[in-house]
Amino acid sequence: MDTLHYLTGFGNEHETEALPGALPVGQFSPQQCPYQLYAEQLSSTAFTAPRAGNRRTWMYRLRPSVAMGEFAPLHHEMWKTAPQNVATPPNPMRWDPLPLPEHPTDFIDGLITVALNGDAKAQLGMGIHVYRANTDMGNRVFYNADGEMLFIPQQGGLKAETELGILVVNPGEILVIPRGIKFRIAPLDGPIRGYLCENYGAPFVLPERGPVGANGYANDRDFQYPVAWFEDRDEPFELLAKFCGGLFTAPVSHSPLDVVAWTGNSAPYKYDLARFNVMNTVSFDHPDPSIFTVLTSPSDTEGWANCDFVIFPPRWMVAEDTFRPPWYHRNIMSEFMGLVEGVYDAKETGFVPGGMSLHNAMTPHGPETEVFEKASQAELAPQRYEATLAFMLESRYVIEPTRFALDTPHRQRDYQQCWNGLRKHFNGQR
Ligand SMILES: O=C(O)Cc1cc(O)ccc1O
Ligand SMILES: [Fe+2]
Repeated sequence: MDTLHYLTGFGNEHETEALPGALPVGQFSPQQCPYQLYAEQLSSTAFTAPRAGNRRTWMYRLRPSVAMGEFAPLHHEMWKTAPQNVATPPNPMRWDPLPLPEHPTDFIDGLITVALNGDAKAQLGMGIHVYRANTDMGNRVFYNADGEMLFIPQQGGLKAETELGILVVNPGEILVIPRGIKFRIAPLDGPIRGYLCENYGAPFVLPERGPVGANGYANDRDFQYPVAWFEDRDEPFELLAKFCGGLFTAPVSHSPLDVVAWTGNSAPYKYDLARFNVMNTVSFDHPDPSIFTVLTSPSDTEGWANCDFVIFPPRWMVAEDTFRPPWYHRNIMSEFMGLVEGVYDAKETGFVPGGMSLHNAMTPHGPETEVFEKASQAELAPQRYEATLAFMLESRYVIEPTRFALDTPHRQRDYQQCWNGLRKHFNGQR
C-alpha cells in the first residue's frame, strides 16, 4: 500500500517544503536562506542544455553535501560497469529468475549485474542488474554518479527514502532515481527482487507522440514525485557512491538525507504501469514494439535510443487476418527482456516471472514453435491479454552479458530448442 502524498507531472518545476517558508521566494540563493539552511544546486544536465531538456534542482539542507569524510574504495564482487571485456556470443539467451538471498542482504549487497553496454565514463549505454534484498540499508545511504537508476520491481514492495522525499513502489510500478540523488532502499514487507537499469546516458524522457496527438501512451500527469522530507540525525552514517565503475564509502557525521525543501525538475519519480494508455492496431498487422515505449533515453542520433523502456501490458488484441504474436525478426537494436508477471505472448513456456532474455543486434528470434503453430491457426476473435507484464530494455548498443550471467546455472543452456520443430510448411502450393 502506498498512502504517501506525491506531486504530479513529468519533469514539472516542482516545489515542496517540509517546514513552512523553507523555500526562498523569488530567488534560489539568498545571502541567508530561511531557517539558516544551505542552498545547493544539483545539475542533471549541462548548465547550457537547451531549456526544454534542462534539468536541475535546488535543495535547501541542514548541511551542504560536501560536509562529509573522504571516500575509500568498497569492494563489490557482483556490480559491474561497462565497458567490460567478456566475449558475447550472438546466440539468443535466456535465464531463470535469480534466487532471493538466503542471508541478511541489503539492496547494495544483493545487486548482481547481468549485462552491460556502452561505456559509463562516456555516458553511453547502461548496466542491467537484478536487485534482491531482505533487509534495509541501516545507516548506509547511496548515490550513483555513473547513471540514473530505473527500478522495475518484480517481487515485493520497496520504500525509497531519498534526499528529495520518500516513495513507495510496488510490482507493476517503476521508480526512477536521477544520477547523483542520495537514497536508501528498504523492503516494505518480505524479500524483494526486481530489475534495475543503470542508465549511463541521457535522462529518461517521455517519447514523442507524433500523430497520436496530445494524449496517450504514458501521460505526463501520472508521474509522481515525492514531497520534501528530511532527517535531522547527528550520528554516524556511511555514504556510498558509485563512480567510474567503482564503489566507494565515506563517513558522514549526520544523515545525508537532510533536505528540508527543494524546487526543480530533476527528482525521483514513480509511475504505475497500469496507467499506460496502450495504443495498438484496430485493423491488421502487428506494429513495431515502439508503440509500447514508456520512457526513452535518447542517444545523440534521433530515433536511435540509448535505451527505450518498453512494456507489454494487459490489453485487447483485435487484429484481423494477422499473425498476432511478435513476428520473427532480426533487429540492429539489442533487446533485453524481463517479466514482472504472467505469460508473454511470444513465449508461453520457459520465460517466467523474474526471468530474463537477451536477443542482441541481428540475432534472430520470435515466437517459440508451439506459439507459431497455435497463432497461425487461431480463430481471430477479440482476445484479452490478462494479468501480464513483460518489459524490454532496447538499445542501439550491443548488450553484453557479464561473466556471471554467461556462466550461471540459471542460464537456460537449451533456450534455442524452443525453436526446434519449426518445420517447413512450404510444399510448392499457394
Ligand atoms: O522480441 C520480442 O519479443 C520483443 C518484441 C515484441 C514485439 O511485439 C515486436 C518486436 C519485438 O522485438
Ligand atoms: Fe524482438
